[in-house]
Amino acid sequence: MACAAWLQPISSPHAIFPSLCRRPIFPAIFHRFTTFSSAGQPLSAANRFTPVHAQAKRGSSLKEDEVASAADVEFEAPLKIVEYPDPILRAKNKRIESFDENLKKLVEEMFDIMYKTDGIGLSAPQVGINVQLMVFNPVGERGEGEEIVLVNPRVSRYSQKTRLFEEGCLSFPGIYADVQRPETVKIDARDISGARFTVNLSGLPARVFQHEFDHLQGILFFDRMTEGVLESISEQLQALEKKYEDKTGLPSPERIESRKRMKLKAAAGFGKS
Ligand SMILES: CSCC[C@H](NC=O)C(=O)N[C@@H](C)C(=O)N[C@@H](CO)C(=O)O
Ligand SMILES: [Fe+2]
Repeated sequence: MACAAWLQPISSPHAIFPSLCRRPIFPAIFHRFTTFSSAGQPLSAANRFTPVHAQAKRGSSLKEDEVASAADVEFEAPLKIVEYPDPILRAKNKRIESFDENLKKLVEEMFDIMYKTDGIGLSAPQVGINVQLMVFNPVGERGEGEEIVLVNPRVSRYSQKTRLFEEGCLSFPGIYADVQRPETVKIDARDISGARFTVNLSGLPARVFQHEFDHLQGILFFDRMTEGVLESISEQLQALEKKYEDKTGLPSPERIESRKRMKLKAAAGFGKS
């Protein structure tokens, strides 16, 4: 078997390993775990750590995602990183059903730009392609660690135990701040060839996965920060909003300042009709 033990899918055809695990080196930071919490971990309205199956059980309207057309997956190399507050980062990401050469090329290009920009993970919307695709390598160096590709991922279980970790995001250059997330996740996804698999992640791989999975839901890391942490990066966020306005000539589609005011109003009991 060519793949490191920590990433061995729980249920998967043996044949998918080469495409799931592109560079088989055993990294000590990863380990496989076998016990999970069955509960989701809702931290606040914005912090939805609820597995898809649990949402369905509660009777929420769980719609099938729209399928991406060939045009939706078209790209031009070299890829560029889309920065906050570009609305592409909040747009809906379509499900991939074509596991073709174009997809493989897109994955190659995503790894390229991820390494060039000192990333450890990257989601397709961050390069302007609104589809459910992410790549990551928690080691962050070409030729080291594991290159992971996940298509149409779903989370079936989050651990109740959470951890605080200082995250950065390629779409927010130079901004780092603490984000609380579950320590472990169980994931169902497809590999680059379209084969389904299930995998458990913990530690840094679970962190990177959840960061990228959020991107696929249009959730950005600051959505999950506490008020205090958000305040500490608010000037940097406003600088990005101004950069966007200067570059595009358009008003920023979102503003951290008005969001803060809305939260203050809500806390004071206003803003309810
Ligand atoms: C901890 S999850 C971060 C994932 C993120 N992916 C996309 O936005 C990412 O790669 N962020 C980088 C800024 C990052 O974390 N880089 C590493 C390695 O340089 C770092 O420690 O800054
Ligand atoms: Fe990010």
